[in-house]
Amino acid sequence: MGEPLIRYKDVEVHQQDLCVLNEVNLELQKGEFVYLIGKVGSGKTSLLKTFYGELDIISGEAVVLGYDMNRIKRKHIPQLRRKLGIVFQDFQLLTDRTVNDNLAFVLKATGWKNKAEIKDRISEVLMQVGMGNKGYKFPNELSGGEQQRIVIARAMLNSPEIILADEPTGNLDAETGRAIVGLLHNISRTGSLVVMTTHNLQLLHEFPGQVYRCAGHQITDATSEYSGMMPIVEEINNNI
Ligand SMILES: Nc1ncnc2c1ncn2[C@@H]1O[C@H](COP(=O)(O)OP(=O)(O)OP(=O)(O)O)[C@@H](O)[C@H]1O
Repeated sequence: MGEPLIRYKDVEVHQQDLCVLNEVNLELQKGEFVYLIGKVGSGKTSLLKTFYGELDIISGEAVVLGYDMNRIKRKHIPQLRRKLGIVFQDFQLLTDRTVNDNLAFVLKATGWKNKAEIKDRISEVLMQVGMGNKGYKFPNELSGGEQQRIVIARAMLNSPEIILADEPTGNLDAETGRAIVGLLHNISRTGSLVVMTTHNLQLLHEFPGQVYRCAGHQITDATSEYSGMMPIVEEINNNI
C-alpha cells in the first residue's frame, strides 16, 4: 500500500471550546470508500471539515495529500481544496446560472482558460453522473437527486484524489439516495478516496466500505460490524 492520502495520528478536533473528537487515528488510502457514522452531533462533519482546512487541528499529526494540516498556511488552503471534491450542503449550485455555467465557473476559477477544453470537460463529467443532457438546465429545473448528481459532477471536475461528501443522501428519497451512493462508490473504484457521512446504515451493506464510528469523542473502526450484515429484506425472508 502506498502513502495514505489522509493520515491522522492522535488528532484532537474542536468546535470553539468544545472538544468534539480526540485521539483520532486514521489512515485512508487511494480507492477506499469510507463511511463516517455516528449520532447527531458526534463529530462527523467537524472531522470532514478538518480535511479541507475549514476547521483547525488543535493537536496531533494530520496530513492530507501531503499537506501538514497543523502548519498549513491560509494561502495554501485553496491549493489543497483544488485537489479535493467537496459535496456539502454549504456548497450549493448557483441558482442564477445553468448547470454548464455552474461547472464552467469552477473550472475558470481553478485556472482553466481554453473554451473547448472547458466544454469537453463539462460534457465528460456530466456523462459520468448520467446527466449528459441537463447542462442547459437551471438548478431549480432539476429534481433534488439530479441536483446532487450535478454537485458530484462539479466535485469531479478537477479529477480530485479525494471526494468528501457530508450526508449526500440527506434530502433524497431512499432510491435516489442509493443511486447517489452507487455513483460515489463507482468513483472510488476509479481510484479516488471517497469519504462520506451518513445516518443510513442500510447503505453500508449495499455499498461496502470502511466504516468509522464517531461516539463519545472517539472514532473507532467499525468495519467488521457491517461487513457480514444482511439486507433487512433477506433477513426477514430467511426468518420465515
Ligand atoms: N460552527 C459551530 N460552532 C460551535 N459548535 C459547533 C459548530 N458546528 C458544530 N458544533 C458542535 O460540534 C459538535 C459536533 O458537531 P458535528 O456537526 O461535527 O456533528 P455531526 O456528527 O456531523 O452531526 P450531524 O449528524 O447532525 O450532522 C456538536 O456538539 C455541535 O453542536
